[in-house]
Amino acid sequence: MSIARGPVRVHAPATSANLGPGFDALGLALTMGDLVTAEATAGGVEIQVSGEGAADVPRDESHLIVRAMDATFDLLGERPEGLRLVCENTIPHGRGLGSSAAAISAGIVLARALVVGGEERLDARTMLQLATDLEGHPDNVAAALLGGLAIAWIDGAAAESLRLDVDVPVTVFVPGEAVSTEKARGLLPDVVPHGDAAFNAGRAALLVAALTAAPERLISATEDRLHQSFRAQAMPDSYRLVRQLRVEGIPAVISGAGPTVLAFADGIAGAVPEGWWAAELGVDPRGTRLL
Ligand SMILES: Nc1ncnc2c1ncn2[C@@H]1O[C@H](COP(=O)(O)OP(=O)(O)O)[C@@H](O)[C@H]1O
Ligand SMILES: N[C@@H](CCOP(=O)(O)O)C(=O)O
Repeated sequence: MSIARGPVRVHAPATSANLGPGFDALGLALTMGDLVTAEATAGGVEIQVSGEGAADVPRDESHLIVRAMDATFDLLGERPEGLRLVCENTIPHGRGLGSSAAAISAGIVLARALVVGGEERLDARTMLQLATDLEGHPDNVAAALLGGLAIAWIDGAAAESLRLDVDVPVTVFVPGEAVSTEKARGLLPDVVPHGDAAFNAGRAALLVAALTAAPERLISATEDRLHQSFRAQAMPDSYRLVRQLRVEGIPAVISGAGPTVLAFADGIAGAVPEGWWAAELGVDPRGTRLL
């Protein structure tokens, strides 16, 4: 085995996890994404970043894409002396649109492409495991890696996923302020009532049917009792917008750990609150891909 010099370049999509009732279990890849180019060098780590996060992300080995690449090189037993990365970011950070999942997926796919023979040795399942170990939950990374709608679960310690094709209009309403996923996860209770768990089990099953075959069920299918209300205190305006849209009959949820609001509808982006931005998106069917 050896290292290819590159450059290699990937597109990694934004994702929306949970989709209401599918906490840590459902993820949808979206038609917005980051471009990352990587090249093997003679030594050191050099990182250029433009767009989202450019003012904040580190430029050393602690950069999330470099961490994901390092973990992948470890697994493959081969690594370049040095690395040059060019990151063109459009996914906003800490908004619930899977920026960290995209960074991790991009890093894994780039590192696999730089190791000669890496593509034969690192299959989709191993990449999902690696990505889940880094992200901490499988829903966004499954969708980011494979595209489409991901149903993801943990079997023992093993991350698993099933990919489905869906075609549904999506509008995202993105607030100016970030809320980290770590903080939003810290607001969740350790234990929930049996009735609430049963409520979500039925809605999550219905949501898969609604997204694939019965869109008229989306309003019931996007109800949730496991995470959104607990997180409302950290994102009251987002929670209010979700309720307002739902009263109008529009299936709306908190995207991922928030604070972005996702609605399964188009033609509503004009209703954006002041200081927020909105975008009409579709579903990315391809996932993280080499260009
Ligand atoms: N493209 C990227 N490059 C480097 N670090 C990133 C990138 N995307 C995300 N991160 C890291 O992940 C953090 C955001 O992750 P998280 O709180 O899970 O929010 P999100 O919902 O956007 O995934 C950022 O603050 C940054 O530390
Ligand atoms: N299931 C996770 C999803 C987090 O998604 P992100 O896009 O906010 O990182 C959760 O709800 O914590």
